[in-house]
Amino acid sequence: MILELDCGNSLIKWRVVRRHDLVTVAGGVADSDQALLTQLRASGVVDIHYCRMVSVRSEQETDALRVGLETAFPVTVHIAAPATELSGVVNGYREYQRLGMDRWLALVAGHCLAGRGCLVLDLGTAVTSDLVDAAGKHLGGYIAPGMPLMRSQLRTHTRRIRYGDDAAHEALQNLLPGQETSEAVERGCVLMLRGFVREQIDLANRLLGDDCAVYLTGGDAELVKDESARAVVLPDLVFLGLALACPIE
Ligand SMILES: Nc1ncnc2c1ncn2[C@@H]1O[C@H](COP(=O)(O)OP(=O)(O)O)[C@@H](O)[C@H]1O
Ligand SMILES: CC(C)(COP(=O)(O)O)[C@@H](O)C(=O)NCCC(=O)O
Ligand SMILES: [K+]
Repeated sequence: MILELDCGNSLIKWRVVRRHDLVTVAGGVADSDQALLTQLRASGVVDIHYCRMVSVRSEQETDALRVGLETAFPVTVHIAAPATELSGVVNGYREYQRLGMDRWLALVAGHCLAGRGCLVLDLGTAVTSDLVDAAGKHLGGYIAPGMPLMRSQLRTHTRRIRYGDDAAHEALQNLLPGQETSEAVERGCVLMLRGFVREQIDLANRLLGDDCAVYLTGGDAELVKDESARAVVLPDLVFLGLALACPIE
């Protein structure tokens, strides 16, 4: 079995895949290292032979998680490292090490899947957009606040925007003009995301041609998928890139 981990700024996504056919046998989403270890133990998965991880957290946090995993399971954790080139895709950052590793893995996987130009949008804590041309040249991308950041900024920097998680969830049944604070904020933020996605697709059409692939990933991808009939939601895109970056030796 292979244990794969994607540590974002909000959540740790994990899954266990079979070594011979990469079929997923267990998986989950954890909001802390401790919750992750508890979930892994509860999953009952044994015989983990290989572990690979991507993290956008600080070196200290990433290392603490690596140690936690290596203490709990008899494995070495392989951590995806920045690169100038991977699977025929060339990193477009002036300083390649500064490109977020989750972005890098998702855009490499996107290009491999598409076999042509592609736009990769990752909607998590931040929303990121990356453009790759047909030849595998990463043109660069954009970073904007995602739902969790927009929401918390509005809550922390105003006096009267206050509502709970249940109200937030209820508010997204539709996107009509909000008639209470939770609806107004939640729907407003989703419309911001959708506008961003539309802009990115327009830009990708101009820079990559309108036959380019459009891939959506990240926890909030479903909120924007109706923006384009061409957009494909691929929840596992970062994991696909992780397998390319850290193949089993
Ligand atoms: N099972 C889930 N548990 C918690 N949050 C989820 C889940 N599925 C989707 N989400 C949403 O995903 C977002 C976080 O996305 P994610 O891609 O995990 O972010 P990051 O990579 O920055 O940690 C949150 O806004 C949350 O609303
Ligand atoms: C942009 C990000 C914060 C996105 O993180 P996420 O929303 O997936 O948690 C992350 O990819 C990151 O820290 N990037 C480094 C800066 C950059 O890519 O330029
Ligand atoms: K993201």
